[in-house]
Amino acid sequence: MRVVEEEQYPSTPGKVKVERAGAGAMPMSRHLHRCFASTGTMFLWALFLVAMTATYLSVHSFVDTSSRYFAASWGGLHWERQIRASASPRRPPGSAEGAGLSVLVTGAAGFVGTHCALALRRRGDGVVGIDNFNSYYDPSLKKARRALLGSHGIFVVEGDINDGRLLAKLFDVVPFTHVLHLAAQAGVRYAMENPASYVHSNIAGLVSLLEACKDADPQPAIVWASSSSVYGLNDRVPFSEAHRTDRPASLYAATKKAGEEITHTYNHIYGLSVTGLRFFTVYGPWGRPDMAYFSFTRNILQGKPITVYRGRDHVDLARDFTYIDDIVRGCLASLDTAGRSTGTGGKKRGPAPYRIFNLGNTSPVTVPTLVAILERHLRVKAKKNVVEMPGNGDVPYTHANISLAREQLGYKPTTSLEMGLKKFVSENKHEEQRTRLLASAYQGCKLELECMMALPRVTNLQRRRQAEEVTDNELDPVLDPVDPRVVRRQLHLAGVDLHGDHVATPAVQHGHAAATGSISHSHRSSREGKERRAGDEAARITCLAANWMELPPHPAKASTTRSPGAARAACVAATASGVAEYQPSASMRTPRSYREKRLCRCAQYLPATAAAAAASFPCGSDSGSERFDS
Ligand SMILES: O=C(O)[C@H]1O[C@H](OP(=O)(O)OP(=O)(O)OC[C@H]2O[C@@H](n3ccc(=O)[nH]c3=O)[C@H](O)[C@@H]2O)[C@H](O)[C@@H](O)[C@H]1O
Repeated sequence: MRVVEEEQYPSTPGKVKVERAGAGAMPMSRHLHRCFASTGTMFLWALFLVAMTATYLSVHSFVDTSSRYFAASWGGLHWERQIRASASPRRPPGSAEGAGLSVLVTGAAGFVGTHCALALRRRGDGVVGIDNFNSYYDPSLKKARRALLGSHGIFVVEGDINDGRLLAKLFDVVPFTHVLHLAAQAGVRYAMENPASYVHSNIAGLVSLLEACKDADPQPAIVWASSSSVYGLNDRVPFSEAHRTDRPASLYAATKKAGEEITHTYNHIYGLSVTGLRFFTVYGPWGRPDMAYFSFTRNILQGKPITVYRGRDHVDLARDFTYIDDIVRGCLASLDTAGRSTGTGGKKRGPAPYRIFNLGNTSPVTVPTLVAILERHLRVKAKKNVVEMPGNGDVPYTHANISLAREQLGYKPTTSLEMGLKKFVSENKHEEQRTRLLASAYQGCKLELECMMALPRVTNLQRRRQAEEVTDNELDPVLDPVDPRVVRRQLHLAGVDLHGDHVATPAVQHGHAAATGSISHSHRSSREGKERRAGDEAARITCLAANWMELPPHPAKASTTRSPGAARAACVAATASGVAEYQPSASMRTPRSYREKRLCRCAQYLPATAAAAAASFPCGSDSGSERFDS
């Protein structure tokens, strides 16, 4: 019996039992069969496979992470120059308002961030933005906002505040005087769907930013966005900063409240100057599509029903809706009065200010009244579904007491919901079209540029292939940083015609018209003022491509360059379209053709030229409005 067992199962798991010599010897295949059939061996094989898979995955993720690390879209001399140019205050020396601030605005492509960055720039402060362009809502809106900021000479870094290396680098390049921290995972109800994103942005991201600020030398003063939601279940009205905030009703509110405690810690230990602003339901042009006033407007215009929540006992919900311009004034006043951080290199040298303010409108309006105002301005009746407020983190009402902000910041809201929604509605009519135009212009611009970079190479390769000097392998995208086949496919998908050596999209033709001074082309081609302005904006951005595409093919023809107006247009447009993205590409670093060299030179001198050009560009970068006034 023992002999049979020994024959069937090897005594040491994983080892094939040594074949006994003699008559009973079996063929090798049978041994193998036995070996694999034994339970112990199977177990070991399974372990081996799991170990191999784990090794593969960890190596893969390492490669993935490190390739992301190496492919980081920031860094380099050109990038640093752009950051410095954008961060430099432009107030005339000796001006009454002082030397000007240098502000890092986090969440700069967000709603409040965009408005604040523009307002700072308009009064001559230096501004650098950072935004991760996440997809909580349509990122093309964020890209359109970035294009708008770019057209005002504001550079926005694409990056996450959780990236400590990036933040350290930014503080290394620029001694920011202030940080306006607006990057956050917003939205009260979404916290039930994606709680982790709130922890990632509002807690981990905040700590990462504070770490960078406390290490910076000099330390900046920090102004950041808390929220009215921290009042949670507080039922004393109006909400005052002295009221309880220890009963949040949503995870969003809890993370904002945690932010207040966390910033206090950094103020206490490291001497960081901190001002927390409790925003009350901010609304206005370029707003967030997830918010009620915005989604209601969209649905009403599209004839779709809207859901109106109602509180317990049929009581209407109410909010202290606050117009964006009022909030911007509150933010700027907070920056101006922030007081210095006292620490250096992570060491506190003395006490620093720690402040918290309500920024509200002081006149709550019910949600049904909000809908009625929208109906009036839109001249469309809403299809309303009134439902009981689900237990989703909403609070029944908010109402700000702003005495403290009035006293210390001179904060005084001036816009009623009626007035604010009127402005929003008139802007919004053209917003979607404008966003679409800007986004497509931006895309078009990128495509044009990529294509232009690729074309000489495509033509050359085509010529050589015809002469059978070259194989398909030479078109390998791994070898070619700007793979012509990819560009062509992209262009084809985007419906762009590729005529030999020349690309002609309607957008580029439009941009070309603007670049060569015949801006009236865009005026003629549109029906009414706002559309025209949106067209001009698109033209302004796409003329970069047009202008560059028209670069003389040979230095001998360099004398036939365009008018100074066209050059200015190209510079403004180039800044707007985030040319920095092209900087890290290998072909930009090692230019091969004359055109590529020209491109490099353009990119190199762009920030300074664009800054100068922005002031004089006729399409009005300094029109005093965040809208596209020409
Ligand atoms: O001040 C804040 O701290 C927050 O303000 C904002 O939150 P809220 O005040 O909840 O604004 P918002 O979503 O516009 O809902 C408004 C009203 O419409 C009701 N509402 C909403 C959606 C809907 O479909 N129906 C509805 O009745 C809803 O029940 C509510 O009564 C910011 O989003 C948030 O990021 C944070 O900054």
